[in-house]
Amino acid sequence: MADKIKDAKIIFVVGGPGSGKGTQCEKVVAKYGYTHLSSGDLLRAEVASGSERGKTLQAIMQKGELVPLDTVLDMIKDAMIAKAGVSKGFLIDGYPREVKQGEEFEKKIGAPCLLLYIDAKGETMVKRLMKRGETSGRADDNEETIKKRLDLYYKATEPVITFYTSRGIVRKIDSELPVDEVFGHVAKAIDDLK
Ligand SMILES: Nc1nc2c(ncn2[C@@H]2O[C@H](COP(=O)(O)OP(=O)(O)OP(=O)(O)O)[C@@H](O)[C@H]2O)c(=O)[nH]1
Ligand SMILES: O=c1ccn([C@@H]2O[C@H](COP(=O)(O)OP(=O)(O)O)[C@@H](O)[C@H]2O)c(=O)[nH]1
Ligand SMILES: [Mg+2]
Repeated sequence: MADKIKDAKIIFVVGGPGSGKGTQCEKVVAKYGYTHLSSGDLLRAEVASGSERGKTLQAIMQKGELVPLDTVLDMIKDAMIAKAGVSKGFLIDGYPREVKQGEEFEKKIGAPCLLLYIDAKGETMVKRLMKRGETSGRADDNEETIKKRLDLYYKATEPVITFYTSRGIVRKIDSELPVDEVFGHVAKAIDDLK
């Protein structure tokens, strides 16, 4: 499996809850045809399936806590295998959430060539998520859980950015700008890979 995806680019997309990761990934898919894998979406699909495992996951996500590392990694790995050989690039959205997750991913799958750090202010993220919560139907888009997700982001996920910065693959993207301007910077970072 590691063989088959060897030539595909792996891009981690990291940023706080509501920073705009999913929004930017959709635009990358449209322009570059990369495969978009959102760890949160994969988990929500498992919840929606109604499986026993999904019930356990739902309880964790509703509290804004982190699902065990192996569960998420297995899901990402399966989704990547399904596309191995046909995808020239993978956007791994919302992952890694903590340094250990990144290390395990590299052991089992491969190394990222780029980390897109989608950066918005805390108050901006809260505002966007409260707005999204009006229509998203996401059980975690409520004030209490948003606060927990944000706290956990600063505590567990920001160190991920420091870790990969020392490797020289981080591109920080200001996502306070309008969506299309943000995408201009995202596209530049991807074009610079070639
Ligand atoms: N003004 C503005 N709004 C944005 C931008 N990017 C995303 N949004 C809005 O912010 C909300 C959250 O965006 P998402 O792309 O879902 O954010 P995310 O980072 O994937 O969030 P999680 O799935 O919660 O991690 C959405 O309702 C978007 O419409 C942006 O660049 N500017
Ligand atoms: O690698 C992951 C990705 C997501 N989650 C869980 O899924 C939720 C939603 O994640 P998503 O990336 O969709 O949204 P965010 O929290 O970034 O707004 C998180 O709060 C976590 O409970 C997790 O545990 N591990
Ligand atoms: Mg998202």
